[in-house]
Amino acid sequence: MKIQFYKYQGTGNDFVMIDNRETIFPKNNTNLINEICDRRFGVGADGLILLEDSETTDFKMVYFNADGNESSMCGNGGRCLVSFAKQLNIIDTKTTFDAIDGIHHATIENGIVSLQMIDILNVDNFKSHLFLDTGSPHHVEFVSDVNNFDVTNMGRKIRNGAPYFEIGSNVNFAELVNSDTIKVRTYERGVEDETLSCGTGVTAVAIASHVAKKTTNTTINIETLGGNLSVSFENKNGHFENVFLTGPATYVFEGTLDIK
Ligand SMILES: N[C@@H](CCC[C@H](N)C(=O)O)C(=O)O
Repeated sequence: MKIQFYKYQGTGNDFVMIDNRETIFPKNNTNLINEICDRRFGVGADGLILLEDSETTDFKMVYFNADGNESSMCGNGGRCLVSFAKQLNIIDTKTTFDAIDGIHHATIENGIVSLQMIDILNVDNFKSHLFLDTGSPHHVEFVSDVNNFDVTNMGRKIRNGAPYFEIGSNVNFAELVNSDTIKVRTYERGVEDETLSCGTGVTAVAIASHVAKKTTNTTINIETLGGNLSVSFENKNGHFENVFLTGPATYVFEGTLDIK
């Protein structure tokens, strides 16, 4: 069977996109998704995303990590899917779509996608780190020299250790550049490596920086290895609402998968 795929990236977090409105893709085949995402034997990507029909919104997002398992929300993937939906003429400049963590609103203009993330009602603020769920679970640690930090090994250790173990967490290391800019590097669960950017991760860092009183700003520029993002939110007595993740989401190439 031949299936058309489209490759997208959002600040270097890259995804294989498939239009699955006719439910052609064998989504329970974990090995197949893992092979498609493999950087040597496949197309190569941090994740695979299916665009499916929704009864109540413009479309539905189904997200798989590169390991082939369906996972929780992907912020950069959601932004790329909005760009893909525009390419397919499903939407124009505004959309509402379904994802695993609920309904998302988004806008797209000149390749820049602004995606509303879930409200965040709880942030755990520990001595050495913070933990919060922005659609996916995120451990956040502030460090002094993030450029030279061993993200892969430290991230892997934290992701697999207490209290996360098998379920795991994504792990973000952040450095405050000034009151409105933060550099972030993320170890991603399900990719089991550092990625160039993580949308739910930078959202978690922006809110964590506010809770940890690193900044009072509610619009924060984020520098990742793959480019710049912006996160804005309203703080309503410790409840974070109107959380928006904004940045580029770009078509890279397309091709045909030959599925045996
Ligand atoms: N790259 C993502 C996060 C994807 C989900 C994550 N790997 C997990 O399993 O929690 C993003 O941009 O948010």
